[in-house]
Amino acid sequence: TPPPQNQQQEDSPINRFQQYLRINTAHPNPDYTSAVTFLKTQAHSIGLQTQTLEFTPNKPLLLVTWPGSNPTLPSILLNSHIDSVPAEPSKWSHHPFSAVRTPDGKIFARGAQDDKCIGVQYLEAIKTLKNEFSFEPIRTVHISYVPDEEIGGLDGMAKFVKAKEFEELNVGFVLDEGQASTSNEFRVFYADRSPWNLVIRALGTPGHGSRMFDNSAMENLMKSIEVITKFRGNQFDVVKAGLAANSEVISVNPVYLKAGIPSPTGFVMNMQPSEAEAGFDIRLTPMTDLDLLKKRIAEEWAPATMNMTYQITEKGPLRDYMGQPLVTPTNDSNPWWSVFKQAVTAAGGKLAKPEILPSTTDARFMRQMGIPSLGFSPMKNTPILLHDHNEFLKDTVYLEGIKVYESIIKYLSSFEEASR
Ligand code: MET
Ligand SMILES: [Zn+2]
Ligand SMILES: [Zn+2]
Repeated sequence: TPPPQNQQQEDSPINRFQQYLRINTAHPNPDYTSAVTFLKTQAHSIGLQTQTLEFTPNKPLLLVTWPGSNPTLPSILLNSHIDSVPAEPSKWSHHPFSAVRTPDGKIFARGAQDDKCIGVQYLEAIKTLKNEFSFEPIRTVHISYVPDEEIGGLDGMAKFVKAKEFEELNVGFVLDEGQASTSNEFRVFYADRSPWNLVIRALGTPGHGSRMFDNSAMENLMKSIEVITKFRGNQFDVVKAGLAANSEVISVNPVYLKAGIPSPTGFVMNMQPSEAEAGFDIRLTPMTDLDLLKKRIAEEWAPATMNMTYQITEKGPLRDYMGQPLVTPTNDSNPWWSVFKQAVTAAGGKLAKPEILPSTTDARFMRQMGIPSLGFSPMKNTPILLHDHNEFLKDTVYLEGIKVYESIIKYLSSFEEASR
């Protein structure tokens, strides 16, 4: 549990952000109930409608709606996920669920960048537009707060996009999370890389720890890891040579190793095991040749000739319903793109060249449905700390982000021409 709070408790945008951050929605036991209660209360205080959907028991999805004057036009959907990855408090300078603001304005918390900031910024922006500027949207604006994004979204956004409740929203354009920018320009993402979880297993000859023989499970696994490491190095070399961005190559990173015969004090040291296993996080670009990579895994990374087996788990869609890569155009063919760009410019912001996101978001499920979706989290001059220790966001950056969303929501919701 986080230490007691003795920071100021006034009702302000920063304080509301801190309150949301203090709700522990980290896996493996995210407190979705408290988060939904908090967000619902905020939405109601602004005068917005809410609906809680539960496609999976105890995994609520909150839908907030600001009705537009022309409900026949496709709506705008602003998405964020409620859950976070875990945090190890002992490795943080401040408790990850205390949301402490340091004298230089940094708010430390798991989720500060990924992605609780945007969740409350959406609400703050609407609050100002609605209650201070009496702005009335033409298109309906929805906010979705979804569970389980960090574990693949199968019980969250994946179910939502297939539900009649989603169809009824008639969504024309989606904004989802992006990543922080270390420069003075905001980053925007037109595609994600998609994850494959790869597990490779080696079987081999067991034997005495002192013996030298061929074809042990460990030897086979290590040879395979060498091949994978070489592939990883080649991909990384392309990046290091400046020929591609990180997100434009395939990443493959080992995330666990499992082998050995357990003993009460650790592992048996004088036995060579007959099984060994390794897990990899692979991220594919939208253009990756899937068959080619599968062939490489079968023939080079886990060859049956070396007593290896493998399992690929695809975490979500890789192609849309037309069989096309999940990419949202950022050119004149997509009218939403120009409106979005104008809105950021009008707020005094500069946009960097659109990128592929190195990681993965729920936007892929909406792109799969053919809905144009951009990834955007208005954080500039900010180190990229998602999933890292000491994740923080500066108060000034957070507040400026609200202003940017005010402009974006105003522009998108008053844009009448485009259908989809
Ligand atoms: C496994 S789906 C994606 C989860 C998370 N957003 C990531 O990029 O790692
Ligand atoms: Zn995220
Ligand atoms: Zn994340």
